[in-house]
Amino acid sequence: MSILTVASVTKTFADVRAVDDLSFAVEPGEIYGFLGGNGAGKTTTLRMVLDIIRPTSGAITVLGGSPDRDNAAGIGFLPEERGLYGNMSAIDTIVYFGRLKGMEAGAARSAGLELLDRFGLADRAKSNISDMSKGMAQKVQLAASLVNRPRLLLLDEPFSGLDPVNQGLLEEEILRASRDGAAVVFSTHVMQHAERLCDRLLLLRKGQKRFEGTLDEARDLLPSRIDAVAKDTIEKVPGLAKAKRGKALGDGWHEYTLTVPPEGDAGAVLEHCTANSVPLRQFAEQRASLHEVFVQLVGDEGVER
Ligand SMILES: Nc1ncnc2c1ncn2[C@@H]1O[C@H](COP(=O)(O)OP(=O)(O)OP(=O)(O)O)[C@@H](O)[C@H]1O
Repeated sequence: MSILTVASVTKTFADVRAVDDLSFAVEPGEIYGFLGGNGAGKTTTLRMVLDIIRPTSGAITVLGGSPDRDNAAGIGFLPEERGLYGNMSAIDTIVYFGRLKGMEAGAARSAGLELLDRFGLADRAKSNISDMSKGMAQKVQLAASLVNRPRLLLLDEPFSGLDPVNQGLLEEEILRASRDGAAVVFSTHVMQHAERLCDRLLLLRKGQKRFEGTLDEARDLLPSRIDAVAKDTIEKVPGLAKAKRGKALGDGWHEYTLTVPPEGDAGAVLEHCTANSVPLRQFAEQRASLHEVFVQLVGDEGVER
């Protein structure tokens, strides 16, 4: 059974269609990337899953039921707008969130201390949030979203504001939650995290789904490039959309940039060259990056590599 199902959901605010007939489902253990430029509808979708706002039409199923307080115990959420009570300590904050999710105080406290330890904040458990750096406070908030070992973990732009070391730590936590069987949905503008982590991706533009699938499927949407060193016989090899000759290297050898169309296969091009003794000194396939796919499908507004 899917942990989260969004079926033909639309949300309009006055004349803005923030989410437009969106459907997708997320399975246990899956890491699902929510990608889209500014205003694409990512936060609005997450808020509907959390029952903070209601869809204008369509249906959402969370942990087998409709989104409401009853399934709060199974959900962890890291909002985009981070906010904690400054005069509460780190551990009290985490216990507070655990209690909101229906945990016993003692269980929340020991889970919270374990998380703080894992996040390198064991000695700051009693520090007030207001005395912590922004990154530290963000880790406390992450701990608060994980304290109840959620079956559905929703993270809205979780990497923003974290330094590279803590971004690595967050990646580990996402992988750990998925290994434990949780479905993890996170939104991001940063393609590298999505490339490294996601089992599947959803690309949104103006509230509409532009693509859903694996990273490989996303890359297959664009032509791939082959950097080769070959003689001019390469130009006649079948399966190439283009063969652009570059620098001459002597004795008839040239650098080439070869383009294989999206439906093509660089492996088949190489096999043809080998079977037909087409002279080749170098053959390196460069597949389209997720960044290139993203720019092609949704434009380059608000996207980072
Ligand atoms: N409460 C609201 N009232 C009116 N319009 C809203 C409201 N919430 C969101 N919108 C509009 O809905 C659209 C989608 O916004 P949303 O915050 O979901 O995008 P997003 O993909 O999360 O963007 P970002 O990456 O910038 O956070 C935007 O045009 C936004 O202005």
